Amino acid sequence: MLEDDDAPPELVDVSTLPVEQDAVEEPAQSRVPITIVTGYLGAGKTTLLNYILTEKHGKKIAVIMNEFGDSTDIEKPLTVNQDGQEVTEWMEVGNGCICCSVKDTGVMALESLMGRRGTFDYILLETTGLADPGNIAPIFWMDESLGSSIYLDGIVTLVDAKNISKLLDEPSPEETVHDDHDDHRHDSPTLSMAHMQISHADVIILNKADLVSETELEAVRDRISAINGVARVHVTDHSKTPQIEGVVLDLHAYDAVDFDITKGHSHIDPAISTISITHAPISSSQVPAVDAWLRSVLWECTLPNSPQDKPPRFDIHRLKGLLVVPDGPDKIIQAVREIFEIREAQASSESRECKIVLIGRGLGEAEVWQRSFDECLQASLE
Ligand SMILES: Nc1nc2c(ncn2[C@@H]2O[C@H](COP(=O)(O)OP(=O)(O)OP(=O)(O)O)[C@@H](O)[C@H]2O)c(=O)[nH]1
Ligand SMILES: [Zn+2]
Repeated sequence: MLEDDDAPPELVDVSTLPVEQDAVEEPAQSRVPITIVTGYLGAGKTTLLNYILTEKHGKKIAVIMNEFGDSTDIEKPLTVNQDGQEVTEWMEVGNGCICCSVKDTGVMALESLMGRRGTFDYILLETTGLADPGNIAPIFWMDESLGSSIYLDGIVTLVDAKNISKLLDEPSPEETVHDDHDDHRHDSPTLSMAHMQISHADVIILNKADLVSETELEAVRDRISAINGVARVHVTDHSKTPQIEGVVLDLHAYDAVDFDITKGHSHIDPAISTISITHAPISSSQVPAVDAWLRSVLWECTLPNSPQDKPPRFDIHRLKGLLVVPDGPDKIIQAVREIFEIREAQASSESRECKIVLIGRGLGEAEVWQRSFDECLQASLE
């Protein structure tokens, strides 16, 4: 078939379609979205949550606060907001950081929350200022029962415009480029938590703009885009985003394919950067080659066909991709650390090329990545 954007969609005679069986699985639409709100201590997370809860948006939002406490078994407030009326209940999330607790008690807490479905249609989770969102995000893909009732809508990171530069400049205690791949990597702090929270963000709220000059604000903005070139950045005072839907809620960051990379500034932050690679549309028979390339890069931290003399030592925090596949459904790639998935795109993309964006540490030059990717796809044809 010729590739033609203007070709009319093929008409299907609905009378000949098989009648759909009663789905055993719950339909995707009935899953409840969760937005994770992260950001360093005092960046304005609670201020944002309060702002959202008092604004009109027609949603009933369950809020889970995971304030960092040092006493054992503190109870956590759960607030459901409906028509400006708040009902606060108490919910136990367990002690310690959310990344650990979500895996055990936190999963149970979310499950018990889901037992009261219908009382809310959105979940907002505020992590502690010290939590690494890279540990939280994949839970919603990995935990089957949770994943069938909740989907991750996006990660929103609050940044304190006044303090962020200092936080990013803090020397990392350890200088190895990539450490072991266990699920407690945050225990060996190779990077500042501020880097982690920015690199995993789908949206960055650059808050406390009132405390800095225009020039300082621009410098911070550049720095942030250098670390994460794909996240949308909104500048705010007291976390007051221009709107809520599409900015904080309903981001669809893990099922959408639109991403623009902020150009330039690629070497401002020495620790983490964003690079992107592109490729002409591929055939569906080449998708396994992409899968193999991703496994090598994300699981083995090995770039296929990289220069023998100086293979890059890297660590990828976040990766998104779109594969344009003319002879099959387009594919979306989503990865957080080593967890990744290649999924069918909901709709065929307007894009005419495949694109992969990587955010991580020690990535080096984009050309090396581009070459590696090209060579793997080329080899898959031979
Ligand atoms: N000047 C100024 N102060 C702000 C702004 N946003 C929040 N604050 C203040 O900063 C303090 C911390 O805000 P929170 O919303 O509690 O921050 P947080 O991220 O929830 O903090 P933790 O939960 O302790 O990590 C509060 O006193 C807020 O009133 C802002 O844009 N400008
Ligand atoms: Zn932990």
